[in-house]
Amino acid sequence: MNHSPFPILEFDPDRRAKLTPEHPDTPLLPQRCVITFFREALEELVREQKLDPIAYLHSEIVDLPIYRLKRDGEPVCVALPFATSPGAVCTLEELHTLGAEKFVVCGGAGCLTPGLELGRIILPVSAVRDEGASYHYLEPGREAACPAEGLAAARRGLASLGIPVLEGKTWTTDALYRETEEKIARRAAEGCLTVEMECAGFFAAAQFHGLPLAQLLYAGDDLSADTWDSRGWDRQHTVRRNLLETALDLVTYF
Ligand SMILES: O=P(O)(O)O[C@H]1O[C@H](CO)[C@@H](O)[C@H]1O
Ligand SMILES: O=c1cc[nH]c(=O)[nH]1
Repeated sequence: MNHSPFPILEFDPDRRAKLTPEHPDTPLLPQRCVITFFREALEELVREQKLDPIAYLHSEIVDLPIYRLKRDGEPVCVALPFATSPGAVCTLEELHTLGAEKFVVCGGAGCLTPGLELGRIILPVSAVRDEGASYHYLEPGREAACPAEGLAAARRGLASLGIPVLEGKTWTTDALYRETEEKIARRAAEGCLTVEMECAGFFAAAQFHGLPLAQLLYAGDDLSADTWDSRGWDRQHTVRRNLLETALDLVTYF
């Protein structure tokens, strides 16, 4: 392991760790898994009796439900994640331990470039690692790429479903309230379309474990002008329900 004045840059390639998620005797979850940040859309599917609860992701403060459904005759599970990059990597590793092997994540993001219309779907091909968790899974570097197998499956599936997306780079930050003018300008200049808090963590942990994963984002609030415009981004129910349905369809191509 290297030594660095900055602890976050001391990457340890040892794949073993003292603490790992607990394995059930037999896999509990289907291999195909959707991770969604759209709680109200998931709750709507529960009210429509389309989902059966099968397990929970546990934490000290909250237990998050994992559901099962059939899509195109195939079993799929769908889960709410813990937020931010450390939450994302724990979510992925725990779902994987429970039996999930292939992942489509869907969430929302802030827009860094003008003209990205509310609800536009983005397929991130890489994420700028302005967070901490990814540094425990990959050598230090500026970006984490979407795992190649996941990106290929997502492109194939989206083309076949006829869903238009914008491919691009996203900025993953740990600090929601430190998205400053200069940082926004710098990230936009390096090609980031969006900002969110999990993508680099998901990409890094998926690469570490060799798991096919892709993420879909929708263009939400707007940070490209002088003042922040929320655009009511987290109340876009139709956009969010539709994107969840797209993710459920897409994972059948994985
Ligand atoms: O739509 P969701 O994906 O909630 O996520 C975005 O919103 C949260 C911040 O408000 C972060 O988790 C960020 O990634
Ligand atoms: O992380 C995020 C998510 C949405 N909007 C932002 O500005 N940041």
